[in-house]
Amino acid sequence: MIRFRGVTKSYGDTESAAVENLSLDIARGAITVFVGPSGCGKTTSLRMINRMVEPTSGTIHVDGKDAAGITPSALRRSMGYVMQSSGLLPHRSVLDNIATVPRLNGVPRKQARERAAELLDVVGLDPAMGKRYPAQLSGGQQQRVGVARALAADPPVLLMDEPFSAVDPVVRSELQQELLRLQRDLAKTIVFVTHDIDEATILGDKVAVFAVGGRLAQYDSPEGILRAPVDDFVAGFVGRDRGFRHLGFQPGAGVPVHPVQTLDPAELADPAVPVQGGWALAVDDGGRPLGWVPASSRETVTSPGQLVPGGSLHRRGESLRSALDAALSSPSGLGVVVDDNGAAAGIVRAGEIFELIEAARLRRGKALHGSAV
Ligand SMILES: Nc1ncnc2c1ncn2[C@@H]1O[C@H](COP(=O)(O)OP(=O)(O)OP(=O)(O)O)[C@@H](O)[C@H]1O
Repeated sequence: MIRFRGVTKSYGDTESAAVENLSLDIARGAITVFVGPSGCGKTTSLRMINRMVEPTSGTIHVDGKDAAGITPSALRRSMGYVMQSSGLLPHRSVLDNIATVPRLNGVPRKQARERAAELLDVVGLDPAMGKRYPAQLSGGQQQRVGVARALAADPPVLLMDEPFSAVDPVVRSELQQELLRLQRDLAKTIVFVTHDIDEATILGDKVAVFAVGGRLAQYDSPEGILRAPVDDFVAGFVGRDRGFRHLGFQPGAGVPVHPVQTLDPAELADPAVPVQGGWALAVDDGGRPLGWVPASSRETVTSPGQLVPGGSLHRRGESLRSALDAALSSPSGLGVVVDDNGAAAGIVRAGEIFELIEAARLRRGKALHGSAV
């Protein structure tokens, strides 16, 4: 556990503090995200944890010990640090970059390199990449190496400062999912800085929203922040579609899944096979969705290249947000549900999802106010 109590940081000549009277408990083994607009003190708060920045006043305790009484080098050995630019040393191979801290801690070279190769695998990189130099990797690969390097000494705490902000949205989403997967196995205490509220709610067990002037505006679960922002600043920062994003925390298990007519490649190729409702779903030999065949153009649509492209897919077990998005993004209005193998398992309808959302809202209203509102 990392405990901030009344922590203020002023950088000398500036009038207002970078961080103002911050009190916050960061749980062990969880991901805590610091989020907020530029300049609101997120990085400063993060860096005070490992004494890269010293507080002007207040205390930070790490596992019950005052950080001010622990030498910065000892603190940093117990905390991996990942930053936006991966911070890799350009003239060292990937393996040697990852092995840097263990080598400083006295681990023999061979052993440190072996461990580094294992870590490449842990962060989803081909161990053959170990021989490359950082400039020979993509931005996303460099960030993965940065994470591997931070994990190399197996520190209980990981400090991550906008680690995924320099990569494109697709790679960023992959890295986020990878971090969540890693965390399920590693259960580190992770403090993660971002200015992206979506990233914060995807990754965080708890989210600390900072306001300009280094003030902690709200500290809550992602769901709590989306459902009940404490003030106009947080509501504005969380964004206008927070109602929709909040659905990401509601399980989709109760959504009725209906059967859908599917056409395998042989059936698709045969125009004599009719489309029974308004639409049929073309699937590959493994049952995975390829696109839609409208009844109105059944005669002419006989190959995958002619299909009407489908919407997003709702994997069984995902949230109401994913179910609703599947239905709304589907040209047929039918949201395709897939099983763990990616095979079509049926469809969901937006109207029925709305009914569930409404029922949940009424239940919540009753629980909170004693009557439906
Ligand atoms: N070394 C420094 N010297 C003087 N002022 C600083 C220093 N580092 C940060 N500041 C100021 O402190 C405030 C908080 O900065 P900080 O980097 O912690 O914010 P941030 O929320 O992480 O911002 P960003 O999202 O832009 O990285 C800003 O006004 C910044 O200009």
